[in-house]
Amino acid sequence: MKAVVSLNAGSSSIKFALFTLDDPSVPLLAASGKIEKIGIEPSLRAQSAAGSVLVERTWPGGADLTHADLLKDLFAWAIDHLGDREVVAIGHRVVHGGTQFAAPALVDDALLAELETLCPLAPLHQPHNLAAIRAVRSLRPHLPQVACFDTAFHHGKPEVASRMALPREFHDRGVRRYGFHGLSYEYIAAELGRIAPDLAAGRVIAAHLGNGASLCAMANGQSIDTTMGFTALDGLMMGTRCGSLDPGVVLYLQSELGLSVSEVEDLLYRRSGLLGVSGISSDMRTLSANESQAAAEAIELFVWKAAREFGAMTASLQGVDALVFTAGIGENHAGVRNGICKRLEWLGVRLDDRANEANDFRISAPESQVAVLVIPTDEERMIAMHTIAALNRMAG
Ligand SMILES: Nc1ncnc2c1ncn2[C@@H]1O[C@H](COP(=O)(O)OP(=O)(O)O)[C@@H](O)[C@H]1O
Ligand SMILES: CC(=O)OP(=O)(O)O
Ligand SMILES: [Mg+2]
Repeated sequence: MKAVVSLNAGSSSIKFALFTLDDPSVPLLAASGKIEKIGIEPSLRAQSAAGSVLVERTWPGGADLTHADLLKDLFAWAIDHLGDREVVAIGHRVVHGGTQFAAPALVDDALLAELETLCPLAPLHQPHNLAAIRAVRSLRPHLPQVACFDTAFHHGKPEVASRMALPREFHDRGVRRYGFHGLSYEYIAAELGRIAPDLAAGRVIAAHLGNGASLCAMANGQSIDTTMGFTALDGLMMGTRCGSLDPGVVLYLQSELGLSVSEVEDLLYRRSGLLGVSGISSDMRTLSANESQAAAEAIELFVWKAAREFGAMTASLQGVDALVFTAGIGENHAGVRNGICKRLEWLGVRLDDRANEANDFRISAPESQVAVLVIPTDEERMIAMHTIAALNRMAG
């Protein structure tokens, strides 16, 4: 039976899914899983579509294992468990597509070389995305691979939301606001269109709150504005990333405190955010279970900055009809959703506490002037759909 595999190498996780193609217009999930807590203590869990556990393992003391190391172990396991399924293509989430890629693209040498040049713009992601592509190429050189870009969904946003207040020449050289988490937002826009078409046709702010976090202002399912910019550092506070920051801080760190460029990169991408402010962990679950003042302050700042950016996205949309929470924190953390929504009561947002605690689909109270929803994202399905479409285009 023909199948496609989706690989989604995030900053702290590798998510994967196998879809069978009896009916290629509706890929059927056969199995999925993830390696999470990469860089802390990696663990793997995969399950069949029916929910039975296929594998569960940890790498004790494996904080130093890279995405590439873990992929090697994952492939070794997967090859033994494919059964009669023939993988006809692999789709990858590739975080940065730059100015050039507004749609998924078939991987070849030229594409890989082009994407390599974007690694400095997404150091937590792009090298891992490309490592996954290369790892597959070395195992199966002729297997079609499709790169699906996080930036693509935002390509059509208005010019004013893409421009930075720098001299024009920099914009022309690609220094512009791209936006990320596009596969997630594309999925959310499609799901919302299916479940609540009236809301999808209106003004929606989707909040992808995972290890990386951003908001997307959507009008009629199209990206109008988003909190991430040139890189996935901008906007919200994240697991280890600072989010929006006075650029003067970067100058001061270098000129007065003597940090090198790579030390600044390490500080802003890997040592800031929830981890930096708490001094404890980048993981929201761990922080929520910790009773220290520092953990509480880190969560308070996460909520404060998120609510502030919701205000900005509301202005970009000139009002808002619905908020959608998604990704690890957005789908599961009632306390964070409550904290953000409390700070948005001036917009007429009111939560139904019981529905919020239960992670229900609609968590707003009946009197709320803004619908508040929780929709689990599925970047892997979006990758599979794009991959199948690319195969169909190839077949002509
Ligand atoms: N059940 C849960 N309750 C609270 N937070 C959770 C839960 N599950 C995951 N998270 C948080 O979600 C974040 C990871 O989100 P995820 O979308 O998986 O990240 P990424 O794909 O960017 O690696 C972590 O901070 C984790 O603690
Ligand atoms: C773009 C980005 O931040 O992705 P992730 O949330 O997977 O880290
Ligand atoms: Mg993610």
